[in-house]
Amino acid sequence: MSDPTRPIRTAVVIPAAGRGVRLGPGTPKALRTLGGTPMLVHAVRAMAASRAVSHIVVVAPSDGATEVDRLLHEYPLADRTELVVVPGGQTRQESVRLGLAALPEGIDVVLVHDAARPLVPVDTVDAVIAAVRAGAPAVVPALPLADTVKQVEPQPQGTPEPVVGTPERSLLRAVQTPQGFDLATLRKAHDTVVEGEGATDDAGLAERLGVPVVVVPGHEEAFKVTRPLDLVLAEAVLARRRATDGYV
Ligand SMILES: Nc1ccn([C@@H]2O[C@H](COP(=O)(O)OP(=O)(O)OP(=O)(O)O)[C@@H](O)[C@H]2O)c(=O)n1
Ligand SMILES: C[C@](O)(CO)[C@H](O)COP(=O)(O)O
Repeated sequence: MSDPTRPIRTAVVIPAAGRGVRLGPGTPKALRTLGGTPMLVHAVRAMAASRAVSHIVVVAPSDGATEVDRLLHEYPLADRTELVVVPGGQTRQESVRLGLAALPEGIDVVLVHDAARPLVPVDTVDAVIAAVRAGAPAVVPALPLADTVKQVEPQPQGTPEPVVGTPERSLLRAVQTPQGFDLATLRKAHDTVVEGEGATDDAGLAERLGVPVVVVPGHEEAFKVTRPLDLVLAEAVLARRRATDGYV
């Protein structure tokens, strides 16, 4: 029988094993610097800033886990947070699954957070954790869209794509990370849904099992560094924080 007096334990898996092809050639994306500090270090600090987080598993490029481990130990965290680094996989889904396998016993709530979203504010992290702790099995932070969205019929490159519809924008949300889950729910989703079924986020795997997913407000600064212009924005946000908030 579970002990209702045992504190809820929350861990984070940070997939950081991607190459960053859309950012262009160079160092793997998570290790590129923002304001002189690797993007991954910003992401780890963003998670460790939540007092609820006791464990962090970083999923590193499979050929670079030892170097990533060494690098992260150059940037110590508060004593309350344990950090481990494991090698990742060929896809984000595989990397997250490998991260989940490395969690210690006794974790109740897990967040999955892209290393590529290094500037998510701690209030967003805490809002996701609070919603899971309040009983939601799957929680995503998200924002309304600023652009109108068209559904198209894909064509070979160079051929204009016919529009087949315009979804009602007020019903759409752009989803961010960290996404939060009851650990048993996320493990089951990763064990059940096979790779290649089109889920581009962890909540998408849970949805395929019929698990209800709820949205909490995301944050503009939780954007994903995907293309070169995102790096320009990230540098600007970081510079503003350093000038006004004493952010390191
Ligand atoms: N095999 C992979 C692929 C992606 N990721 C991680 O998943 C997050 C979100 O992925 P994305 O931003 O798409 O990163 P990349 O896959 O690196 O980008 P690209 O598609 O441009 O190569 C990133 O933190 C990335 O490191 C991962 O851990 N393992
Ligand atoms: C998980 C995610 O960041 C939510 O928006 C996104 O789906 C990752 O997608 P990508 O194709 O790996 O960039």
